[in-house]
Amino acid sequence: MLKVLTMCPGLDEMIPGAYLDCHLMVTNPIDYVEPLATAGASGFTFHVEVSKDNWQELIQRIKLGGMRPGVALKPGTPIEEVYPLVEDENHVEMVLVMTVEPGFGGQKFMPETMDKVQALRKKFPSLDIEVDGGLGASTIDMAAAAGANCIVAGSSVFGAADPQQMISVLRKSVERAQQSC
Ligand SMILES: O=C(CO)[C@@H](O)[C@H](O)COP(=O)(O)O
Repeated sequence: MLKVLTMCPGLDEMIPGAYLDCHLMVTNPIDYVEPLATAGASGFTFHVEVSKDNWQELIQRIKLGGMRPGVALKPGTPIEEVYPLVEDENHVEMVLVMTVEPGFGGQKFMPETMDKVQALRKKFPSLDIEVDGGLGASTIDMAAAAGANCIVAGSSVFGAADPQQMISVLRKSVERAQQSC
């Protein structure tokens, strides 16, 4: 059980122009919509597994808070569970396919999650599809080829001798994959 919560009001002013992509691995995401809007979050991503009964209200509140709604799913959750949230009139704007079990950085990328990215890309050609967990030089091509276009990378960037160069490797892989479709 994780119990780590940090809110930093005014973060958007401290890093002007940065897109603050907030992924909430919490049981009651609705409780954090207002605090994150106040803190200056740009995107608010909640988990489908805990939002089966209130995702429509959540999306509405996130948008009213001036943030971009996204939905995340764990490795064991079927991709079909997010389809209604992408197809709804008031829909999410990003799907985050977790490529490790949510919890901690430094875990091993799960290649079997790529089937979900592929299915999503085939069904929604212009959707933002994010992947998170174990992304680095040896795994990025798999994710990019499957159709991911937003990459969350922790260890590979922060552990690199040259973080900027690692970001460039990740970015170029996604650009190459996009050009070849
Ligand atoms: O926090 C999580 C998963 O909950 C991590 O997936 C990080 O978001 C990325 O870390 P690396 O896997 O890149 O070290």
